[in-house]
Amino acid sequence: MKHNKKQNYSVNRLGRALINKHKPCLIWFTGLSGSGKSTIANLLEKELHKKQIHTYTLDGDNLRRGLNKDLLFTKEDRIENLRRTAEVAKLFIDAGLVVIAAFISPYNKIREDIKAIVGSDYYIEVFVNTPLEVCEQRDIKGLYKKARSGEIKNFTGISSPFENPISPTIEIKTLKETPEEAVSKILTLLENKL
Ligand SMILES: Nc1ncnc2c1ncn2[C@@H]1O[C@H](COP(=O)(O)OS(=O)(=O)O)[C@@H](OP(=O)(O)O)[C@H]1O
Ligand SMILES: Nc1ncnc2c1ncn2[C@@H]1O[C@H](COP(=O)(O)OP(=O)(O)O)[C@@H](O)[C@H]1O
Repeated sequence: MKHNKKQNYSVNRLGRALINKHKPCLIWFTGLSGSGKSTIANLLEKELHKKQIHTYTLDGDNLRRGLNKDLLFTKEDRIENLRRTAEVAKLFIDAGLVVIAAFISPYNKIREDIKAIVGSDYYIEVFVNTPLEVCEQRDIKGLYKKARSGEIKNFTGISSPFENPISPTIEIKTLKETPEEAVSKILTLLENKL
């Protein structure tokens, strides 16, 4: 493969951060389906918006309707789904945004790769830790039922693995913390970062 030298442009991250009056970063939510990633991500974005912070949320379900619509749920496809998403997040970080991402992202290796793609200084990992039994009980989309009956294959937690993050920046236990408490914890961390 031919690698061209990277083309440099004069306007950079720092210049954009000065205009935006805040730094960019990626807040990456990982957890089982139904664990609470989108609920907390949505509330976090609303709070950041109130503070005039420029945000954009990338959501697994949504990206799989467009950019990643060719991908399924094999290990290989999940890795490609997340690699592409991390590259998009990197571009949005370059553009100066606080990027919020909500993806199951079940493997430690791929989470390490995401961190390497965007740069460890910009990466905040939030593990939404909800026991499988609780996610299955919630079953807000009816997917666990279909996974149990075999109608859906490779379903995370049932027929496909989820590796608990080894050292997340923040862990949210949704059985003990409300979405509001989770967001407050994340905002406290961001105070020194943005
Ligand atoms: N087999 C299987 N396993 C897991 N999830 C499935 C599957 N099939 C469909 N869905 C729906 O897809 C959403 C997860 O997509 P992600 O892109 O976040 O997954 S991954 O990070 O690539 O593992 C997930 O959304 P969330 O419930 O919001 O997590 C499901 O709605
Ligand atoms: N403490 C909590 N934090 C987040 N979600 C919670 C909590 N307690 C209950 N829930 C509920 O759990 C469900 C989580 O769904 P969702 O946010 O779509 O999960 P995911 O995006 O991880 O698939 C929602 O119906 C939400 O109201």
